[in-house]
Amino acid sequence: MTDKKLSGAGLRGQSAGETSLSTVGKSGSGLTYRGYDVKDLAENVSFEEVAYLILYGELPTETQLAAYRQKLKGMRGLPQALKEVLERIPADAHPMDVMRTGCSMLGNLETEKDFSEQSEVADRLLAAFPSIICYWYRYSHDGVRIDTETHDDQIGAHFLHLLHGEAPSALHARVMDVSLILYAEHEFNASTFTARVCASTLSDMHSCITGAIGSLRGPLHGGANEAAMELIQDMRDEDHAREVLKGKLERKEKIMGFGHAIYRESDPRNVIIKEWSEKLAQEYGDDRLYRVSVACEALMWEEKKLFCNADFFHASAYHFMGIPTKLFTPIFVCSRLTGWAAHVMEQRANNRIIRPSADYVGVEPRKVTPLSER
Ligand SMILES: CC(=O)SCCNC(=O)CCNC(=O)[C@H](O)C(C)(C)COP(=O)(O)OP(=O)(O)OC[C@H]1O[C@@H](n2cnc3c(N)ncnc32)[C@H](O)[C@@H]1OP(=O)(O)O
Ligand SMILES: O=C([O-])CC(=O)C(=O)O
Repeated sequence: MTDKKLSGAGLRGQSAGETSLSTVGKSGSGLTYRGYDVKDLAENVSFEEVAYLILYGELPTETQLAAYRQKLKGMRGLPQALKEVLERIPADAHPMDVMRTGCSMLGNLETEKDFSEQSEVADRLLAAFPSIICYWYRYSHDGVRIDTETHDDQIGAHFLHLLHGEAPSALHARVMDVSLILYAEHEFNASTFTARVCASTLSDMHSCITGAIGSLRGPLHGGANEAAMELIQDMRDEDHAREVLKGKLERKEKIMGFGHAIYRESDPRNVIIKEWSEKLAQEYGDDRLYRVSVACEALMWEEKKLFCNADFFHASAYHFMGIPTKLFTPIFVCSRLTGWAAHVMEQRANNRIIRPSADYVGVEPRKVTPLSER
């Protein structure tokens, strides 16, 4: 492990509370959800099992999983008032703004009246988020009012079905499932911390999640998968990729999809999504985006010892599945909702309002000069 000073700006290296939900970089590069390695989960279970694990504490039994899937399937419909709001949002709006508004509007229509309703609210959001983004997208871009209820058992397949108007292939359904697993939870990252700060005031679940969506939107966090796609899409080949990146590094520009606030050597999610991106590239029949991504990865390590985070190979993987770039970060929302909601519940269970102090660096105490003399 490279030795790096973690203290200082951005609260880096400081513990801001306890969690039993996940560990990030504990053994240098690992990621666990409630004790399970993310690699083990991505290989052996479905996203609905991971959501259940994160929200309810344990992996479900077969009966519990069947009941949970049935329950979520029954919660995919959207209220008419929400559909009307979504229909009024223009096609050139940022889809993360659509998610934020959709979540907030649902909070008006299905308000969490008591914390005893928190699990129901979380499940409802989990079921409704793909419907919200796809309803808006298909209406604003194709002029179609879609039926948001499909028979797909899995949320990832359901999302692709709503987006493309047909059930996805087994490969695409599997990759979406893995992707949702990889994005589900990540300790005290910026958006989760936003949710916890909001929860610490004893606010409602929709407010916590709406705030978290706003934090995830930025290119230094979830927005990096879209920014990574914009970076690679015009790279003609490996040589061109290296040339583009070298230029950016010389100009001291940030390369989106690289680096991490906690991991120092690698992001354990990268190797998993990278493998799936390679499989998708073969199926797609044009592996340019995969090859330039591999070239970027090598050059960034060579030049800066910076590694791909979870977002980088997600860009090519999503693209190979026909997902428009601007919908990349909303997919992250559909998954991370599980982590956010579980953190809200954990905060509520042992709450004290989050209110740190600041070191004052402003002017010395002084007297007000009357307005006429200023
Ligand atoms: C799912 C996720 O949210 S993963 C993160 C997604 N975000 C991105 O991909 C955006 C690009 N990456 C970054 O901006 C950063 O790496 C962050 C925001 C993720 C982490 O930020 P920090 O914790 O401040 O990074 P860190 O302290 O490791 O940075 C060390 C140095 O590497 C540089 N660096 C870090 N990441 C990058 C990058 N992607 N491109 C170029 N230089 C970088 C920093 O500028 C810093 O240089 P300096 O010391 O000369 O100022
Ligand atoms: O932990 C972080 O800072 C960012 C991240 O990778 C995530 O939220 O998945």
